[in-house]
This record gives sequence, C-alpha cells and structure tokens, in this order.
Amino acid sequence: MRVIVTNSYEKMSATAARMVAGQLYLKPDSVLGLATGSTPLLMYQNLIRVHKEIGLDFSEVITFNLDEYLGLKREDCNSYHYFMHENFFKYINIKPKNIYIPNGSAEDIEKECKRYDALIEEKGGIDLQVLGIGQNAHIGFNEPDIKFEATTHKVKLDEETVNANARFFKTIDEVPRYAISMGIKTIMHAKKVILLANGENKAEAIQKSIYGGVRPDAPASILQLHQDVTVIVDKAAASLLGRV
Ligand SMILES: O=P(O)(O)OC[C@H]1O[C@](O)(CO)[C@@H](O)[C@@H]1O
Repeated sequence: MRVIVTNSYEKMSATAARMVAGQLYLKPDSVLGLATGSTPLLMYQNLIRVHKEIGLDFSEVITFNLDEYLGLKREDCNSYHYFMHENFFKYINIKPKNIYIPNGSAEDIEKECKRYDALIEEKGGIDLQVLGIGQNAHIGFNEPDIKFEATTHKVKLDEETVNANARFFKTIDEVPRYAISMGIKTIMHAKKVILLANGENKAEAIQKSIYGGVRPDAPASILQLHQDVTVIVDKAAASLLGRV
C-alpha cells in the first residue's frame, strides 16, 4: 500500500487524475472502476480538462460504477447514473455502450447483481478501480459488517451512510435505504486500486483502514491485502496517520 499525502483536495484530485490519465495512455482500452460522491468530483473535472486540452481519449475505455441506489430511476437527479453523466460522461468521448452502472430499478435485483458480475468478467476485469471511502470506512456501499460480501449484492445502508448522503436530498426521508454494490472480491480483483479521501471527517476511516489489520467492520481495511493500492489523501484525512 502506497500512501500519498497531498496538501489539499485540489492536489489530491490532480494526483489521482494523473494516475488515471497515465493508465489510459498505457492502455487506451482500459476497464475503469468508478466511484460517485463528492470526493472524486474534482478528479473528474481534471480528467475532462485533460480530455479537452490535450485529447485524453476515452473512446475505447470501458467503465463500471461501484454502486447505485435501489429504487431510483436512472433519470432521477440523485441516481448515480445521473451523477456520472452530469459530472463526467457527457463531457468526454466515451461510448455509451461502454458505460456500465448497476440498474437500481431492475425487477429482479439478484439477477441484476449476477449480470453485473458476469459483465465485469466478460470485459476482462477492472484494470484500475477508483474508490472513495465512507466515514464508516465503507468502500462502494460495502458497509461495516461481520463478514466481507464477495460479489455484487443488495445492501442495506447504515444509518451513518444515510445521514452522510442526506445532504444531496431535500429531506432525509428521500434517501434510499438500499443499494446495489460491487462486492469486496470484485473490488479486490481490480489490478490497481486508488483510494481517495479528503477532509477531517475521513481521518478516522483512513486510519482504521491503513492500520489495525484487516477487519470487516472497516471494509476498506481489506485493501491492505491488495498488491497495488495507492491511497491519496489530503492533510486533513491523513491527520490521524501519525497516531496508531
Ligand atoms: O465522497 P463522499 O461523498 O464522501 O462519499 C463517500 C463514498 O460513499 C459512496 O457515496 C457510496 O458508495 C461512494 O461513492 C463514495 O466513495
């Protein structure tokens, strides 16, 4: 596990964007695993700028998103479909057929989860997975638990996650209580992983994930077992790393 501590959210985002761009330069048909949330927003903006200014090419790139709320239509402004299109995809030259996001309004969720895993495998697995982290150390929507869920599955969101995500909704009652998330094994199968975190509210999650061993009650700690993980944090998210 490499840990890069940057001075600011801006530097964290630029560092992450450089790594993604480097991946696409070496392998233009890379399969990227992508995250939503506030954390990767500026990384996406950096990638859009590099696409516009120097032609970073997404025409052969395939993307798989980590998760999606259950019960929200794609066009709902709080769905992760909407988020990804509004914040990234509509500004780059990715082919719509190469974009994969779990379908949160599928009739048969179990079937949808299986379909999603099969698609990832069919496309050769994820080359580079970008992750954010929840305040409770979740990755994707893999919430703290007594065991790691391996494959794509239906998740009941923790109250902490519902509260944290309420800022995007008009009222807390509108926040979906369930989601579909890639599982830990799917994430661990990615050839490379970048974990991003900024802000003091992520400091404890980052500390727990890097130190203290692998434990399902801190899902991101599983990354200690991955052979190619780069954690990129700002100073605030790194603030507890000196104290074990
Ligand atoms: O970046 P944020 O908004 O703090 O969210 C943290 C994490 O929670 C999620 O929203 C849930 O998957 C992730 O997409 C994100 O990485």
